[in-house]
Amino acid sequence: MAAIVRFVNRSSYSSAMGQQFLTFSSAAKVQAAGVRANSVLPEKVKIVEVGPRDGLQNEKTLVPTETKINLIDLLSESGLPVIEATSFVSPKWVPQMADQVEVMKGICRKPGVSYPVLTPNLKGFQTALKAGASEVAIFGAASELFSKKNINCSVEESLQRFDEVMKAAKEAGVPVRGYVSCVLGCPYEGTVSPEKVAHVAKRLYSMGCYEISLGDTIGVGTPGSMTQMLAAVTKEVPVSALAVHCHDTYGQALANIFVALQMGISVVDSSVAGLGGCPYAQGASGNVATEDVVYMLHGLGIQTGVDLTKLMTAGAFICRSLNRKSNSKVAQAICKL
Ligand SMILES: CC(C)(COP(=O)([O-])OP(=O)([O-])OC[C@H]1O[C@@H](n2cnc3c(N)ncnc32)[C@H](O)[C@@H]1OP(=O)([O-])[O-])[C@@H](O)C(=O)NCCC(=O)NCCSC(=O)C[C@@](C)(O)CC(=O)[O-]
Repeated sequence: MAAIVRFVNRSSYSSAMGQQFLTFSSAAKVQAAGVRANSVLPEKVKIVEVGPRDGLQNEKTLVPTETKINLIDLLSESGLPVIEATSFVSPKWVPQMADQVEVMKGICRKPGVSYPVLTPNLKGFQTALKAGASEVAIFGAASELFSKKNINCSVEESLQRFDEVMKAAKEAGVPVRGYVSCVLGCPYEGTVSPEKVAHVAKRLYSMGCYEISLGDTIGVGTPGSMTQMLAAVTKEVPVSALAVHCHDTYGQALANIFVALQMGISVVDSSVAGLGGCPYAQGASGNVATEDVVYMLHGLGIQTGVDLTKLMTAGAFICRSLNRKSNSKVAQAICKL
């Protein structure tokens, strides 16, 4: 801690903000290199940026398509390997995502970066394919009531719908990611059993999803409940095929991600500037901020391939466009330096 304070003080003498940040970040890296060597933490983590989709879907005012495209293009420059671009859902249900085709057509796709989109059913999948999507995600839930509110069907019915998407995707050679929502609690049902999460995750994995993202949709989880839930899910799905998707409503997201890393997870979803929320989960705050996740991972000596300064440029852009302060503690702290 003393070393960190020393670096902060030293950085305040430097005039260029970028230079200050670099000094600070390499210090954190040096300090942390030994931490990973002594633990079971992964060497590399894949970050799945969900800001343009999960981050913006809940915005009350329609965000101009051009802003969404600019955001994705800026994120593409930061070294993120996956940027969830939009969702092919019904515009009656989520009006903010109604410009999905224009977004997919407008973005500059950087080689090596994947731009998955959400597809709740075959109709969404077919439109996504026509719009040039080369990866999609289906999204189920471990809670019956949330499933009904979010996609208007039971969990079992949703799995049948997803099966149709999986078949079409297989035919088209499109990889599919699977989400399970409400893995640590539901806004309508309360407690969700780890066994129910494990059951839905296993079904999605058996259908052919290459990765299952476990969503703490309302951010109620703690390191304790995350550990219990992952213990159940990893009995059914290989840990290498799991990701965590944490919202930060109760300020537990980084702690929850840390225990997930200790349990072998090496894929983390997050949203630039901590934007986000689910339109069918009242009160859920934003996703954990990508800047904060990257800072923590780099501090642990874990590689992400992400350039934090470029990521913060994208965060600053979207916060300016939405006329709001970043939810990222790291962005707030660095801007004050
Ligand atoms: C699934 C449906 C469509 C069922 O909704 P429904 O009303 O049961 O569907 P339907 O088949 O009866 O169709 C109703 C109308 O929607 C149209 N429609 C039907 N499908 C589509 C489509 N794909 N694209 C465009 N239009 C579509 C369809 O053509 C019809 O149009 P109409 O004849 O009335 O003019 C609806 O409930 C829906 O779109 N839900 C999406 C809700 C959503 O996007 N929620 C947020 C994403 S999930 C999330 O954020 C959680 C996550 C993933 O981040 C992880 C976590 O944090 O937990």
